[in-house]
Amino acid sequence: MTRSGQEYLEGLRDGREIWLDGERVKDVTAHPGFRSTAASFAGLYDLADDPVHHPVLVQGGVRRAYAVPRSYEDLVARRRAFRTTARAGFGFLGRTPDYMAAGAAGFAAAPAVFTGGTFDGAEHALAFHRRLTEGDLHCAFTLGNPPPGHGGEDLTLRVVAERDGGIVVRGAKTVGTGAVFADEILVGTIEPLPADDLAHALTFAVRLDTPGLRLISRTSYEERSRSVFDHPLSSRYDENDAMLVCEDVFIPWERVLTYRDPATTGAVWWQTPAYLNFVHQSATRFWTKLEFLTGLAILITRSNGTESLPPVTQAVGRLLGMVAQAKAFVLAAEASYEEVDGGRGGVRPGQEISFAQRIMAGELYPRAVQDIRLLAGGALVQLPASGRDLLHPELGPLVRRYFGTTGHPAEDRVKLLKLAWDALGSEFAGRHEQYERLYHGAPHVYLTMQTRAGAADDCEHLAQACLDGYGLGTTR
Ligand SMILES: Cc1cc2nc3c(=O)[nH]c(=O)nc-3n(C[C@H](O)[C@H](O)[C@H](O)COP(=O)(O)OP(=O)(O)OC[C@H]3O[C@@H](n4cnc5c(N)ncnc54)[C@H](O)[C@@H]3O)c2cc1C
Repeated sequence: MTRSGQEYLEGLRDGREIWLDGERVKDVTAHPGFRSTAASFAGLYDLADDPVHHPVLVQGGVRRAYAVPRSYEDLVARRRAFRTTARAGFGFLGRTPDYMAAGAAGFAAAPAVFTGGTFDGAEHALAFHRRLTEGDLHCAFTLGNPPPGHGGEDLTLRVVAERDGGIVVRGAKTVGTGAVFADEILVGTIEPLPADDLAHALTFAVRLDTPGLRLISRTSYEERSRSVFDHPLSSRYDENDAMLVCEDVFIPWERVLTYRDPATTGAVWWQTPAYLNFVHQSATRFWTKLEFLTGLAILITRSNGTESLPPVTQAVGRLLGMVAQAKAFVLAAEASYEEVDGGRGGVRPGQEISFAQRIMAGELYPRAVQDIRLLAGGALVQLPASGRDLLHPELGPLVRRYFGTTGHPAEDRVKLLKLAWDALGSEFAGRHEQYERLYHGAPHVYLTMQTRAGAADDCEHLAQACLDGYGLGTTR
């Protein structure tokens, strides 16, 4: 069963403890810092009832993103579902429900990975996937750790006690993108842990209304936005990032997926297809976002009257080349699919290409933003303070006269440039650049990983073959 947007919103009204700007938020669906974005997430749920999107998003009564792909065709079908969702937020909603849906499907494809030496979480991992699928739930995740606190205090979430029926955890995890809009959070650790670090080595899924669990939200760009006209993206697609703080939170055993086992806690990301499934969703969204930004660039150059200048057409050509690169990574990861667990766990997108996508996207995004800002020029900032200027009886006619260009009335042009500034230059835009560069992990981590996932041996052998083909005495 898929949920409606209304059912999803009702689920968020569960008494969860969210803090924003010195205030405890009573209801994320009504608070000015969150309500429009909550409505955007609800809109994603409603897409499943749209007769055009239903066959793309839903299969056998459940959302396709939760399904374990069994073939190349399944991967393609899942990507089409990801695309539909990504387009609804123009690529600016990164943590849509399909993200963790695909991750959970990765767990379900290889549950044996959860069977560690001291704890067997295989059934719990399968139950987690079942619960998300059957409830059509939205699950965020926090895998990062805060730096040590004052005097080196360990602030990272850890187990502090075992009780009848479960464990008690205390500490913080970062960065909970979309967590305030989720039904559950999956808490784990993706970076390698020392073999003797048992307290931090755990993975569990927790409901947002669990006593003692708090989310401390960053600034809400939605709340700061003036109107949809002035801030069309940040007013509606501010997915939020929050720190998860748990003060003696009880987690029942059935929600614990790994426990006091550093090797298994890391393995669930790398030895199941969970992480590669994440990349499949995010690479599809990235491609969509670049399409959107490139579309903006084309419209801006037309509105500025620069579209036929050779350097401008070449710059647009470079952007279109970036879109094609982003698309190529998705298609190539699908085409290089690999079997999971000898085919028993279906298939996953190819690892080498998926890992490389993280390098490409992190480097391409800031370049694309910079190129489009240059194309837009000063027009991007030389804008009336708000749409109210256009509506003012005295000022409106002046603004309409001085801010329009041939074929581009002031209202259309201001609207376009305000959208562009929100996407490329606002605080919301700055957060997006940080997101695209880091949400996959820090460069020193994924670049090192590529040395193992990449074709290092093939590259080396080819160079060596050339060297082996001649010597001091070789004449041709
Ligand atoms: C907008 C945004 C949203 C995010 N959403 C999520 C989310 O929903 N869930 C989640 O789990 N995580 C999320 N992340 C976290 C993300 O995965 C981490 O930011 C990333 O893994 C880097 O970890 P860190 O922030 O702890 O950086 P740090 O480890 O503190 O590193 C910061 C920088 O220091 C340098 N550095 C640190 N250590 C080394 C080293 N050993 N060698 C070389 N250089 C080093 C690098 O320049 C690195 O970029 C998000 C991040 C951002 C920015």
